[in-house]
Amino acid sequence: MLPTIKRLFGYLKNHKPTFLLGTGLLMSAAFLELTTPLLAKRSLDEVMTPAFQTGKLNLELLLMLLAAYLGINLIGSLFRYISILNLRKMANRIVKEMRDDLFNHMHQLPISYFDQIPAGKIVARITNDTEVLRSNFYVNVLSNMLSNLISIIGVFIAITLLNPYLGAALLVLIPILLLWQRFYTKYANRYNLDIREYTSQISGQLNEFVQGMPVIQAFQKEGQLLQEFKETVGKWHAAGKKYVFLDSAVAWGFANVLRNGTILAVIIALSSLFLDGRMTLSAGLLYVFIDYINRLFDPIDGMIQIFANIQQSLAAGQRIFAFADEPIEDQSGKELTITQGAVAFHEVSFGYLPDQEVLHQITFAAAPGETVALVGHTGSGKSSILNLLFRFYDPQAGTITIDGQVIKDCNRHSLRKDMAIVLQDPYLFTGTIASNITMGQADIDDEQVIAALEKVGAAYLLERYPEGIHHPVVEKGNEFSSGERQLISFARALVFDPKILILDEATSHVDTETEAIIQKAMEVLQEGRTTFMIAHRLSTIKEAQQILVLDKGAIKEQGTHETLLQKEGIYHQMYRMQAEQL
Ligand SMILES: Nc1ncnc2c1ncn2[C@@H]1O[C@H](COP(=O)(O)OP(=O)(O)OP(=O)(O)O)[C@@H](O)[C@H]1O
Repeated sequence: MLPTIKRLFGYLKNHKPTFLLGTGLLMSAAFLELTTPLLAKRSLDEVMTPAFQTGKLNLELLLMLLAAYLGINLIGSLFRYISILNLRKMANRIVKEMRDDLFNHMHQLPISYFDQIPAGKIVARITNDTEVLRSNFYVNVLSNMLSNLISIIGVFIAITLLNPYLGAALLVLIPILLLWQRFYTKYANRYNLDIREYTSQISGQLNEFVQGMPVIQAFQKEGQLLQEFKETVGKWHAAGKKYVFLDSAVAWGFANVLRNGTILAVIIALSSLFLDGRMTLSAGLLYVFIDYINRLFDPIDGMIQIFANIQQSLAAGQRIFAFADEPIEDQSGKELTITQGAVAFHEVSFGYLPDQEVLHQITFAAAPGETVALVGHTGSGKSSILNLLFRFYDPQAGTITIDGQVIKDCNRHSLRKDMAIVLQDPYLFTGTIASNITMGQADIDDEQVIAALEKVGAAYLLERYPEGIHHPVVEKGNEFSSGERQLISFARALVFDPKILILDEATSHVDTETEAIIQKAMEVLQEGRTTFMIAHRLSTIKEAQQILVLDKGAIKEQGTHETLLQKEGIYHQMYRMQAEQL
């Protein structure tokens, strides 16, 4: 808990002047406003009461007191305005910094992290949890806590100065308030945690539904998923209802009962002391006590809410910092320089989980410029081999070398710098066709982009749009067919001119005409680079210099298309089956 608070305060470091100005002004406003009941008391006792008794109104004093009253309230309001404005601006800036930090951290995390955490939960941390901190901690807690404390302590001091017995009697409120606060915080915290958890689940489910909408609709699962979604929203609603009930009952209902009860008790106590002749009581004094007690309860209410806000902020802060503390991908190691693109796997064994090996003793070598095709049934380990080559994961045994350098000893940035990947269903980012090809790299100009598109046979795409390569891409590039997305990814790979290229099932989803274009584009792409290709259509890898046939994580056959056919083994069988299907 303490480290979280420390880290939350740590974000104030860059905003010290704003924070000090904001809180200083708020405290000054709270202090100034405490003097106004005394002005009201003077006007009642020194102007109104004598006026009733003598019929003479001391207009000068009344106007002076009124002016002071108005002036103090105006200055107080101005202080509050400037302070809140500054603190809110500061809160926005802090949350922006926090989101930048989290985003920056997120893209340095190892791929394995994203295997375990649903995307929606990560989104919830960067958006919802930081928003909780903004509104609850950096606005409510920081701005109100100090001014409320000043108000509470100030009122206690003022009442004690006016009447020490009353001041002492009011101390009874402290244990009641502490109990009240504990009760409220305990339940509010529980409901709040539920609310946050269900919010995170809702965002996770929504994310999945949006991503999987075509499958959901194709399988007509809308009803079932709607039911699941309704259940989660129902739980969120139930927790919210409990919280609202508790909040109104405890924070408002109980506060008012306690406030009115205290005022009544004070009036009774003062009246009996007055009637017994043990104290003098003026209208002004009675007013000032009632006013102060009223003023005591507003910040007390505020403090109780603040404790709940602190709990929520701590919960959000813990989640955010747990994410921020996730170890990032290690970038240490020597610089790897790929000059030729010779790749070798030597007795590599690997499992995503240490006790579940998915690759067993993989050994092969790819000469520079060679095309190596990986084939095998689904789950046989093709993608896993490429995941190791990219160092998304490290093998538990064996070594992988590129141009004779063991990649485990080299830093990942330098390794990936000269490698490119084209996925089966390429992901296009919101932006333009050009930005998807350059990936924001400023030194790649429009001419290079157009030349790359022409080389991969995708120049026809540009004729379709008046803006050419600056045609906007929205929503993962859904406007483009999967073949077109692949061509754009090919152009992306081409402008980066990698030494090693990975093509993941590049031709499994497209029509024959597009397949021909893609086949041609792949030939262009493969020129002069070592290429690893996963292809389900065996017809597309006939030209590969080497084919690795994988089965249950092991290389069962290895050779060229012709030698493997002659062998009449697994490859031959797969090839025959595919030929029969055509
Ligand atoms: N992130 C992961 N975490 C745990 N296990 C995984 C992960 N990715 C893959 N696996 C497992 O590793 C094995 C090999 O999977 P891999 O994706 O390499 O196969 P593949 O040959 O590429 O299959 P496909 O042709 O279907 O893409 C499978 O049993 C799979 O369930």
